[in-house]
Amino acid sequence: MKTGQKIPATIITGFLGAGKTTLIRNLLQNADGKRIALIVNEFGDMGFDGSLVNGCVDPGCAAEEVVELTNGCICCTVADDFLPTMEMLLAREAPPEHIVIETSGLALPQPLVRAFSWPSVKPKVTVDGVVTVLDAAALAEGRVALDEAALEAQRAADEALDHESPVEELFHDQLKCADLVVLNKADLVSADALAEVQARIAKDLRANVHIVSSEKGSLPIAVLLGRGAAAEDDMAARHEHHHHHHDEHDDHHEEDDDEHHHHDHHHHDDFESHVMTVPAFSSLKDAEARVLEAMGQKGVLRIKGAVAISGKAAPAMVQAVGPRVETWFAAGAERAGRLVVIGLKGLDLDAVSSQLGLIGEAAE
Ligand SMILES: Nc1nc2c(ncn2[C@@H]2O[C@H](COP(=O)(O)OP(=O)(O)OP(=O)(O)O)[C@@H](O)[C@H]2O)c(=O)[nH]1
Repeated sequence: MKTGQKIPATIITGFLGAGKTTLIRNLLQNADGKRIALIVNEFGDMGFDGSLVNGCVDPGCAAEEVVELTNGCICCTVADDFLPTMEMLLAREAPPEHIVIETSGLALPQPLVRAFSWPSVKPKVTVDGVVTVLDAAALAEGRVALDEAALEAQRAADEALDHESPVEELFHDQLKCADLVVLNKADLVSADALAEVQARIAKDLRANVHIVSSEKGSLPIAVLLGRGAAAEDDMAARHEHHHHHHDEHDDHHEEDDDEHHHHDHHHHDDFESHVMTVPAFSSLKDAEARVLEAMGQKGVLRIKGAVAISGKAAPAMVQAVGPRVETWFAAGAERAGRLVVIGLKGLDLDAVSSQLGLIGEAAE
């Protein structure tokens, strides 16, 4: 990364089935050699977008890296899922030139944009723009998504979401945060219907936010990327109805109904994360045992990354959350030997690194 230059990140939001994945697929195929990392925020077991994630063997696809966030609600898991993922991308020798993040069909963009103000991310990345993808056909019929029942099912399946907010409020929040609105599936509606929807949507947007229509999300990369919105510095204007309540963080905001104060909602300094270089482990079992021990240190919430196992060509991926440590070999994964440790501020990094560092001495 050039010094002083932030990596732009584009957030693609929109309800289930609006065409986000289709749009991203298009974008990646027309990326003109730009190194793009894709972060997908999906509901783990529903796996809507698995095909894309696994499908990037496509030689035309520019995705350098596809990372799936495992938890449905970015707002609730920012510290132990989103931030480490970002930090891992930023720690690469050749960091991506652009980061594209697809939110799941109900994850609102505001909490995600706010995450870019975290101290470890803010100096390095900026939100280039929030692109809200809409289903023109559904809107023309007076619905926010073509299959509202599926939308409700998705919502019911995610315990992290506030089930009380009407879906229209979520919709307005997606509009209010947009830097660009894509009215997709234009092929399915008449020109008149498209114009009517466009006029209706325009009323809910901030000033100077454009609406473009598309078929299959096919838009020039220059329209989608490079907007330079710096959305994270502009949260007050991106008002939100919808707001999650978290037991441990909400005490002083519980009764606060003023949307404009919500950007103070999380206590960002409560967490810290570190990228650590670790030597090779002697076996997967050994790696698991050591990581589990390190996880036992007070304040450690999460450890993830790729490590080397002596005698094995493929690096092993490590994912540890709470008492659960998973490891698996991943052929083709690069840069083995790095783990991201995330925890509460003040965690005993020395203790953690000595636990992890003891491992593969003999194997180096
Ligand atoms: N006719 C038509 N179909 C489209 C268009 N764009 C996407 N589709 C179809 O709409 C369906 C949903 O598209 P996706 O790209 O998967 O939508 P998504 O927003 O990523 O949905 P989730 O990932 O499930 O939240 C797919 O069957 C697409 O082929 C379009 O412009 N016109």
